[in-house]
Amino acid sequence: MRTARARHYLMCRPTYFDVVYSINPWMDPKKPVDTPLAIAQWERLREVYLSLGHTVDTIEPVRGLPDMVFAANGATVVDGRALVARFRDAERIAEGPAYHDWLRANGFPDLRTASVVNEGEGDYLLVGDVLLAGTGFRSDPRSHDEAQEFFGRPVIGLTLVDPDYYHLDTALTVLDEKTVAYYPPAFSPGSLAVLQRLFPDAVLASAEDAAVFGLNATSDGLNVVLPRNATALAEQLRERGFRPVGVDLSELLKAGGSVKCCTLELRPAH
Ligand SMILES: CN(C)C(=N)NCCC[C@H](N)C(=O)O
Repeated sequence: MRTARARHYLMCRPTYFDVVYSINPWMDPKKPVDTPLAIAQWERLREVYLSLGHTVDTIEPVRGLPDMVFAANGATVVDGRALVARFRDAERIAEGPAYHDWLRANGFPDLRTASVVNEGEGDYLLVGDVLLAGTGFRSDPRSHDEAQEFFGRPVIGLTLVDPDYYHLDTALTVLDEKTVAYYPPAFSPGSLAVLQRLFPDAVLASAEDAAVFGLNATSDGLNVVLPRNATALAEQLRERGFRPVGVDLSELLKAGGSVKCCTLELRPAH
């Protein structure tokens, strides 16, 4: 029997969302972006969270930071402590201080900005007591040691090898304290062996579902909010007793992000 646990999320309205530079293979500044549609799709995601009983805080978007909607990248927050992001790309660097200030002003005084590139929950995913940590494209592998020292939790490094899946949360999603879903070809052979050893019962996503960012999902232990085009993945989840909730974030996918990217989990101190 699966049970849902209410979550506390931080989101950023895509008021200034656009694709005006390219820092991942999904971003093509020549393709038009419909910002009002992006806002409507994001509002729907927020409503879905509220209807599932989650708390959603919002951070004020900043003009000139079109990727700020991807709140998951702003920090990693575990046990009420926040390790704030240090972005790889100049275009996103100013987001770090914005998330830092919001967290400090909103009940997370125990915080630090990462000293090397660390793109927050884009590359750091908590499963049970352990943090899975991606590297290969964005977060520096040295950030894994820093996170382990800061959080006092085991950090397991995983290397990503396909530029389309440049953050860990594009290739792996946490479904509950012990269960993950992932796309095997996104990982180096050694990292794949680690995942197989740790999660022998994992849900394995198809290339088609990975390509619509099906793994860029959030779960409360029962309800899994994911891109609605990931239909086969949704079926696999249903068979395992989860409740998939499909949403359409097609405009945000033009920047290489979807459900999880828009959602930073704020985990309280216990
Ligand atoms: C997985 N998460 C949080 C993300 N994948 N975030 C989306 C970041 C998109 C942005 N254009 C970038 O390339 O940084």
